[in-house]
Amino acid sequence: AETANKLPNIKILATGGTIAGSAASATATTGYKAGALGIDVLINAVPEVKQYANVSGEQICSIDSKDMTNEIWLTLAKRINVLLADDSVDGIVITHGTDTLEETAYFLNLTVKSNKPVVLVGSMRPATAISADGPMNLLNAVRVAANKAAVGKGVLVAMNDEINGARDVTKTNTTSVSTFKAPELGFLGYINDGKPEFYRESTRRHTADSEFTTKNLSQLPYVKVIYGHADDDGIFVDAAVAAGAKGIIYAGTGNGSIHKNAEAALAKATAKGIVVVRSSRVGNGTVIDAEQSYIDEHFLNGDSLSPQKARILLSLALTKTSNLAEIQKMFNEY
Ligand SMILES: NC(=O)C[C@H](N)C(=O)O
Repeated sequence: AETANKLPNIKILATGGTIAGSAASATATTGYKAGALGIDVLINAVPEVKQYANVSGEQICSIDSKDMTNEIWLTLAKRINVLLADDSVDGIVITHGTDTLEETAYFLNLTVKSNKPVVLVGSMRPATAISADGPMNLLNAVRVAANKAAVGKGVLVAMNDEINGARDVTKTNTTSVSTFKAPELGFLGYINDGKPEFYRESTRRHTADSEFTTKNLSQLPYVKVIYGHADDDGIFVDAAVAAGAKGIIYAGTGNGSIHKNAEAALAKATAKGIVVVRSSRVGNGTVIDAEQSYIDEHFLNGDSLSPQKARILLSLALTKTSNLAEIQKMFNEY
């Protein structure tokens, strides 16, 4: 972008979260209001960002990310695609609550049509806390978004001095500042004393190489996640079918293993044309073919995606096709 100072132009899109959270006291780290502070307050708290980029803010919403919706994702993806199609925008930073940050990151990883950096950032302590982690995280996210090395890496998460890829990152601790990790596949790089350094990248398809688009979408197909457990009676499967689900992710107990009661209910669902994907509640490893009955009942394998990310991929897959072989191929590629 042509600007007098030659710094990259970075847009900061704010959605709320603890990074914009305000508590009654400086020692409070819970019981605060997430998303209370506007984007200008956050940017003004870190004037150092101006050494790395020309930044401007835009408020998309002001929510606790536990309340994230498909509708906000569609708004966000469409806005990002408009912004990144403009030569005067070099990268995007999104401030976001941490509870669903990994889901928004993966949704955008599949729907942003650009190689330019898109970096999500949040915090675990509210902005009003002693040792708030938000300001340094925001500065580092701008440093990553402004860095050429972040181009083409897919949507990134920059928190706690580490850079993670959208597909594999997950929140691993309910309260610690060191919560975002990719436990087995690993993070992509460090932010070493303010300098982003990449060591790895994902081999899976994303952003400019993704076939999914939000262009003419006003809503996403209805897909539910059902969590497997001992003594499952399958009633949530029946409830999802009755509610009109087009797809079901079953978070199975091991290698996508399903309680026989839930399996019987899911077999009835696939017979009605509902797409069932076996995922796992284990948190690591891939889901691969196990029982012959799962193959016979036309259940698909969720690869190494967490149930909450499998929901996103299946929703987007269903915007393109209901062919089971094609959907399985998507789970193998994204
Ligand atoms: N640390 C956080 O941001 C948690 C908050 N509940 C949110 O996701 O918005």
